[in-house]
Amino acid sequence: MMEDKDLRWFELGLVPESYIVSKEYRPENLDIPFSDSIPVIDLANIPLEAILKASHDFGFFQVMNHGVPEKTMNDAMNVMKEFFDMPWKDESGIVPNSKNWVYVKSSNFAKDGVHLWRDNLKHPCYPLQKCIPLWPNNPPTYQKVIAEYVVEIHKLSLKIFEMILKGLGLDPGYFNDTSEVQLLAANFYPPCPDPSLTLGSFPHRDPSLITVLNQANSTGLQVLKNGEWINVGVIPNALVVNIGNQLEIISNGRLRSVEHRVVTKKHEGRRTIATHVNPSPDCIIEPAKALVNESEPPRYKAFRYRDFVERNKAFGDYTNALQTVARSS
Ligand SMILES: O=C(O)CCC(=O)C(=O)O
Ligand SMILES: [Fe+2]
Repeated sequence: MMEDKDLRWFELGLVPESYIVSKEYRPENLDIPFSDSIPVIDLANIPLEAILKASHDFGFFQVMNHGVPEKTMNDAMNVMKEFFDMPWKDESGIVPNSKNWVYVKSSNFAKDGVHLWRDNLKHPCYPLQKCIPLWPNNPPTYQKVIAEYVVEIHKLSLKIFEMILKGLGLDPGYFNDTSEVQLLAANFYPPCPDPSLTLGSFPHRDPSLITVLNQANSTGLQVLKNGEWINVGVIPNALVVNIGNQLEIISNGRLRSVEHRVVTKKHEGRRTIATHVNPSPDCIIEPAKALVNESEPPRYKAFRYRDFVERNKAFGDYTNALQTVARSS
């Protein structure tokens, strides 16, 4: 038995009051069946139609035969586990941003007075070579392992974009140079004594083109479908893909950016790596010209992605710090 002083913030045996989310956000029903989950798509079949349909109906799908080696996925997850399990001496919990990464330990960060049931690490990934040396260097293999992971995820995202562009009838070069993996967000959601009171992540839509999520065979992610939360099931070695706001706009609403949240579980933790594939900061985002006409007028106004990010604090409370590298490129 560990002594009290060694207990981590989630090991207190009860939910501290500051972690109890307001009633409107509390997960009411944690026994939702897994049967009606998001579509699972085999990328080996060049499934243009299936991707478009899932992106429209759910905004989410899982991909198999995605080309990201299993070892790369597992290595990345293992190095993240080591990172999150390190004892942190810095009791502020929020590591200064001089290195362009932001580590937010749940116990030290409350948004509007409420703590989420998770520890979170975020850093920019673009331009990759410039970013790598600024990432955490403990565990010592972090930079190498995560760089390999980001390169593979980028390849996958290009594959998915190619299919989406073909499916929508857009120029295959539409995303040339404007669709990098720009932000990585890793999470550790520990087991929680009372999941009905807490959340791992508030309901939100992603400010990306697409997000690729490695959920390491754990559950907890829920997607809003027809006003009800549905669970995202576990498919071994699959990756979860979701459509972000920016792609919804480019597609003039044909693909949808859908609300999702993370619920906690009593006996299991959840570890995830989300890679947000975002437009370049100077990119102008607007409905693709080829998709608008008199009968389908543009449903969104044009804007510069950088302005969107700044205005909406799209990368969370540390958006400015996280943007610095990309900005100085
Ligand atoms: O960790 C998860 O399961 C979800 C993460 C997520 O929604 C995000 O990073 O935008
Ligand atoms: Fe998200």
